[in-house]
Amino acid sequence: MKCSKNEQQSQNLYIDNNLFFECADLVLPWLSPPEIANISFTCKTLYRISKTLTHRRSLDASRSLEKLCIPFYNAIDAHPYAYFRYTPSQILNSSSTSPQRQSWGSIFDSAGRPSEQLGGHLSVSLMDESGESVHGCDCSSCEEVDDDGFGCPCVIYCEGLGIVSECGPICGCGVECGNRLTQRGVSVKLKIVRDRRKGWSLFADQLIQQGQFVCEYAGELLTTKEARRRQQIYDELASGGRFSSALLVVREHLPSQKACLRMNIDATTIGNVARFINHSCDGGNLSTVLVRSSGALLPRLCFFAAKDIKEGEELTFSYGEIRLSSKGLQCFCGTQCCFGTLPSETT
Ligand SMILES: C[S@@+](CC[C@H](N)C(=O)[O-])C[C@H]1O[C@@H](n2cnc3c(N)ncnc32)[C@H](O)[C@@H]1O
Repeated sequence: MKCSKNEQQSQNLYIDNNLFFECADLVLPWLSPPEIANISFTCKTLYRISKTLTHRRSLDASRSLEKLCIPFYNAIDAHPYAYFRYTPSQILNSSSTSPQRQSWGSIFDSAGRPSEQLGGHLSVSLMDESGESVHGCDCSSCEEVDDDGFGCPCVIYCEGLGIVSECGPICGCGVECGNRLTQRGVSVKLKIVRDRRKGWSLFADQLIQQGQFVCEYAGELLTTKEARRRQQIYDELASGGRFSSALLVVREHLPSQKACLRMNIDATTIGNVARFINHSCDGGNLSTVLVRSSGALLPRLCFFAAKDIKEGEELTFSYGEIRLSSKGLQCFCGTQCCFGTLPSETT
């Protein structure tokens, strides 16, 4: 059957339009909010696609990298979401050559490169004294406990701290192993709500029971030199207002109280949902635990519920010791014991 010239033209237009939509759908998710705003002015179609994309970003901060969506709610101003690149687990300092962009479902591997598969752990090859490779557990089921009360050797449980060690990259068990609780990402419902004074804040969107795992503090692992360099920049930006950094220094102490491990985790531009947890002078409702996985190079900082947390309650923890410094930002935690100033880390 022959088409008329008009029919042919409208068919071509239809194909072009479809192609246009498909391309826009592929390209736009890689753009930053200012770039999207610019593009949306060019034509009605791009305006519509940009609006849909903005809405999609506001529905899930994790960009589909967590099992549950983590939506943004803002009744305060015109920002529908906070823009940052999402990583479900810690990654090495991404150098300036690393991509500054991220689309839906694309993640960074443990070395900060974009990857299609989950990055997981920065692992090491362990040797015993005779130079033999050390393997992790080889349990048929890591949750089973034998008659003497012994179970998987990877599990170390500390009174008051909960699980501090899990199966890891050198173990025979798979990712579904029950002793990898903190490695599977966020498994409780959370939401991110804009507060007039504290900025974005993380809230429970369901009842979270005392001891339940909430999330890891994921971000870029920095050398101390790099952490100091960035902190200086962040402090300057914060003094101008309207800037929130999320660089956390974690110190693990020996019983002698001398620091033996220091980790600098920066979630400011690449991080996960934990970057929205605000400070509370009373210690908040989350406790932090350094969780080790067999064969993993470094522990991971994990948040557990320190008490039962109600649906709709803000999740908070203490950022550290309060030092009275002129640099300190004003604290709005609203607790009775509020010191008035946020703890400022001397990186
Ligand atoms: C890790 S971020 C937390 C998320 C942050 N509110 C945001 O909008 O991205 C840390 C920053 O949040 C703000 N913040 C955290 N706790 C606060 C508090 N109790 N009072 C005032 N501001 C707070 C400060 O700007 C701080 O530098």
